[in-house]
Amino acid sequence: MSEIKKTFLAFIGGSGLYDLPGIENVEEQEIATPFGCPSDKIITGKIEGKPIAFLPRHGKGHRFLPSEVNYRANIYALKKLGVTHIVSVSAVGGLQEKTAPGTAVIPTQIIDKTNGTRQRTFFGNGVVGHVSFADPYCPELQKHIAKACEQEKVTTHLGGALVCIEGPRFSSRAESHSYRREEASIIGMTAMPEAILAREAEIAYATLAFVTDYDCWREETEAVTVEAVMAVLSKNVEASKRIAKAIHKSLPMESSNSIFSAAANSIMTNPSLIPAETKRNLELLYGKYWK
Ligand SMILES: CSC[C@H]1O[C@H](OP(=O)(O)O)[C@H](O)[C@@H]1O
Ligand SMILES: Nc1ncnc2[nH]cnc12
Repeated sequence: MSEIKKTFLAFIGGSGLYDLPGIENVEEQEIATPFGCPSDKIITGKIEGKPIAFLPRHGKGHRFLPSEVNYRANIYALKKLGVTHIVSVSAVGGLQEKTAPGTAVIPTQIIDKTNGTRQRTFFGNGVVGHVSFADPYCPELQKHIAKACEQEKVTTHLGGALVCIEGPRFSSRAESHSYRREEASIIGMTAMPEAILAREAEIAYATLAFVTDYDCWREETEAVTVEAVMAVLSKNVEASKRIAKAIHKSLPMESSNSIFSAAANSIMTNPSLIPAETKRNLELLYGKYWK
């Protein structure tokens, strides 16, 4: 049986989602991490007595490219605040007819096509660890997201794979068709390494993706542009704000979740051989495993 924790839900806002209205007792927290600075100050507060946090992934004013976001600092900072669950909100392209602009998708799988230059693990520097990632998202949290989408009457698809590209450019037509042959449902630029870092940090994580375009595979539709994305984005963002509140309301005050011990037994290095600085940097995440 996994540990019972007080639920603390955070939202990571994607393109267009730079704040969450309705939070009481708002504080702006500047959190230092061993991995550098998060994308912005983290907003914390309460809604109906339950804690909530919000971090805009690209920073306020959209300053960081998908490849420049400091995913490690973002996840570490949320962990430091005591966050137990993260809902990541993302603008994505639709790769199937049914994942049409304006619909929401709660993906259950990830295909990582990023080029390997993003900092994608908390391990390294003398500590070797491997966590399971067969199911990248928390099914429990996904149920709450699906329920909230239904409540807000947004057409939603639960399931399918999100292909994450490096960007910042959009895909070529050949690439877009190849992702369709791989049976991906949606395409974005930020799912990785955010999802794996959340798992390494033992935080339950799921994505609420909102489709803004059909990328460039669909003959009847113009290839995606920022202009086309922006035209759909504001409506999607309004819906995601309502859904965020409904998810927060639906989560119980306390949670137990196998993801809270996802890194147990994943560290292969003999604790006595882990360099002191690495141990210090990772104490928050893994100190409990090398006591
Ligand atoms: C102009 S859309 C491209 C941009 O939007 C998505 O970001 P996020 O996942 O943070 O909403 C996509 O991944 C790209 O970064
Ligand atoms: N077509 C697309 N490709 C990658 N990321 C996106 N975000 C929104 N639309 C996208």
